[in-house]
Amino acid sequence: MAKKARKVTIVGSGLVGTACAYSMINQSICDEIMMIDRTYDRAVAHALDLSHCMDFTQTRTKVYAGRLEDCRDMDVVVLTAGANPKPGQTRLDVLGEAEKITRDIVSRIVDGGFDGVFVVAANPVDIVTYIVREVSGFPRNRVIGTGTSIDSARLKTLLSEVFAVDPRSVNGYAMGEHGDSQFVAWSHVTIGGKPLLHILEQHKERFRHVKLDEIAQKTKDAGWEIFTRKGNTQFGIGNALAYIVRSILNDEHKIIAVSAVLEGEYGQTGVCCGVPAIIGDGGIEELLELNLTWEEQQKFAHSCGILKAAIASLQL
Ligand SMILES: NC(=O)C1=CN([C@@H]2O[C@H](COP(=O)(O)OP(=O)(O)OC[C@H]3O[C@@H](n4cnc5c(N)ncnc54)[C@H](O)[C@@H]3O)[C@@H](O)[C@H]2O)C=CC1
Ligand SMILES: CC(=O)C(=O)O
Repeated sequence: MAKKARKVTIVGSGLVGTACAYSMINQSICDEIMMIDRTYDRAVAHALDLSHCMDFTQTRTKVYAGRLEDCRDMDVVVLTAGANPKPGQTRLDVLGEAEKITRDIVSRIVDGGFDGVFVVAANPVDIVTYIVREVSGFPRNRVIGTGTSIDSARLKTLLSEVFAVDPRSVNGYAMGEHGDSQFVAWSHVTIGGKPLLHILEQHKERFRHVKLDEIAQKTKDAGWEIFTRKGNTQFGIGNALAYIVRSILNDEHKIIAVSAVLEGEYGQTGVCCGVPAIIGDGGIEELLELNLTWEEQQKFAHSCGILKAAIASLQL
């Protein structure tokens, strides 16, 4: 019986796009990957290089270069083409350039007949996700930003070191902007199913050195810590993208902190930001509305306010 090939396009064959492709190949996430770049030869070269992985992987993933107009049959388009902030800039500082690039790319992909799910990593990711939704006209479930998925992974890694447990035994989310106004929803962080705040209360002496504000700050600064040393981040986000795409293609219903268009959730509309959501073959199957504390609600509203101000500056 013929099986339908699972096809993914990656727009932007730079560090993030190629890390994502490499991760998907090694995890056998899809059958075909089409690499696209403004510099066509770069996409061709990476496609060739990646296709030589195949003798050493579990399954074959066909990798080739293509163009924006060729995305009609794709299940997922991953957007990594964008501008990187320079030292001293925030992610929001590259919005002008990101807006131009994103508008052009998305309109050409949609005009070419693409009707699948967009997964966005390009920064500032929450605003770029918003732009993709506006330009594509797709329903909100089919436009997903990586949001605070990477920040949540960074949080779990930090907590796993403090509490000497596997990061996958930690559950919890950084929420809001993938940027400086993000916050950790401490009221919903659990370790082995036990609320972190209860653990700290029960074992005051043992964990008196644990400072939640410092961990939240380190979570927020983790990207910059890498950036100042090597000028980019790629592997964590490459895996985050692959994880989201896998949950879509396999209809896994993983709960991931992604950037989603809010339509009344958490009292917010007209903005995209990081919230936990169930990801399946329809894209965002459901947004989870956590019962945040009053202080967390204030932080969420503050983060949305910053993103809304940036959205107001767009040409849309
Ligand atoms: N959301 C997140 O957590 C993260 C987001 N990023 C963002 O991902 C984006 C990509 O980062 P890198 O891969 O490190 O940058 P990069 O500069 O290595 O790659 C970007 C690629 O996009 C291509 N490109 C630019 N404009 C294009 C267009 N109009 N059409 C097709 N291709 C185009 C460039 O030629 C380049 O090959 C940046 O916006 C960066 O800030 C990076 C890391 C984490
Ligand atoms: C670059 C970026 O957004 C990050 O690694 O967090």
